[in-house]
Amino acid sequence: MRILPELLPEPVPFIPPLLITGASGTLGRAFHRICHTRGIKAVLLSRQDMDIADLVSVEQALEQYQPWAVVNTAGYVRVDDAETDFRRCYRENTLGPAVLAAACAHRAVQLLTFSSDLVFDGLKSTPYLESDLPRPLNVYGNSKRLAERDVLTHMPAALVVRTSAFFGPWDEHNFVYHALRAVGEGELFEAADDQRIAPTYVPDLVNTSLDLLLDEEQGLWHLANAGTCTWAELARTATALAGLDPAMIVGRPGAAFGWPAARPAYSVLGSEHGALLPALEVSLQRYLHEAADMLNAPQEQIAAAS
Ligand SMILES: NC(=O)C1=CN([C@@H]2O[C@H](COP(=O)(O)OP(=O)(O)OC[C@H]3O[C@@H](n4cnc5c(N)ncnc54)[C@H](OP(=O)(O)O)[C@@H]3O)[C@@H](O)[C@H]2O)C=CC1
Ligand SMILES: Cc1cn([C@H]2C[C@H](O)[C@@H](COP(=O)(O)OP(=O)(O)O[C@H]3O[C@@H](C)C(=O)[C@@H](O)[C@H]3O)O2)c(=O)[nH]c1=O
Repeated sequence: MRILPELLPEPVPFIPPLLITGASGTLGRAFHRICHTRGIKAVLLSRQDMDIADLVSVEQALEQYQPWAVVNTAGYVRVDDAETDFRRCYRENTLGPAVLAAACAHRAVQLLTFSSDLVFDGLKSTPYLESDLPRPLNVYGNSKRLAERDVLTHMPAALVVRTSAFFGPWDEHNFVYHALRAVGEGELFEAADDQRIAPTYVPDLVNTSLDLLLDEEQGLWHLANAGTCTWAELARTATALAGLDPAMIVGRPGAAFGWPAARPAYSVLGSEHGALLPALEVSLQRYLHEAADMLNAPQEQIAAAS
């Protein structure tokens, strides 16, 4: 039998995806979710799918998926543990991004990777800008500073976003959630009142980072919500907006907590590129709306869902 050419199925064109690392993490999952909402084809990779610190593993994944860009959200975020578990911290935070940068540069694939406000020493009293000199106080901050240097050496066209103090509506791994949860259950919540930060709402960070990537922006960018507060003020504002009693937040000096890693007294991120994220209070309102179900759910239900 002869098949007429017009009856043959049209060949489906290959659309290169965005590769996102950090499948089990807060930021990786948020990127995947928002890419889906925005209609951006994306593949979310776990450590088993691609170990970012292993060049062979990275090369295999790039060959398999042929992405147009890699969004690296993988990393080691346990700031206190990093003081002793430093080999692992440098592997995930410094070696990994450097390996990705070398491989992406070789294949002309765009790269977006994340750094932190903790690269700074906190001696300033006005927002840190991209051109300010990093001088970290702890191992985690140093692993990020070295990553920035190595990534931009291997790949000057990489996009490196410094950000800080996440709060997001899709999991409980953040300070705002813990403060609201404790106060909601009638417990006092202690928070540092001598460390000033610029908190970052994860959906805002993801949307703006994606816009910068699509615009092929390069180099260092600071992204955090507009507005500053101490951790205690953040907890009080969130508590008050949620209709709870802010007097349940007890401010204490950071030193009183006995954390192994030193934190800067001031690590507010500002930007030479202008303020790209909304005001903190606006995003806190959106957080409360978006996370309402999770905040009201019993603890066991949240553990099962996350
Ligand atoms: N959380 C925050 O407040 C802030 C975070 N950042 C930065 O943002 C990024 C994302 O943070 P966040 O989402 O909170 O982190 P999470 O700890 O939630 O997620 C980290 C992810 O990285 C993965 N990972 C670690 N090492 C490797 C590796 N070698 N290969 C592949 N995957 C690996 C982990 O996988 P596994 O489960 O297998 O370990 C996990 O999925 C990090 O770079 C962090 O430093 C910056 C400022 C603030
Ligand atoms: C749990 C808890 C924390 N804190 C303080 C400790 C710390 O300074 C801050 C947040 O605690 P964490 O240990 O979650 O975060 P910490 O490790 O300090 O913060 C950071 O995470 C890394 C990954 C980053 O890159 C930074 O931008 C930053 O947000 O709040 C309190 O004051 N009270 C509390 O009950």
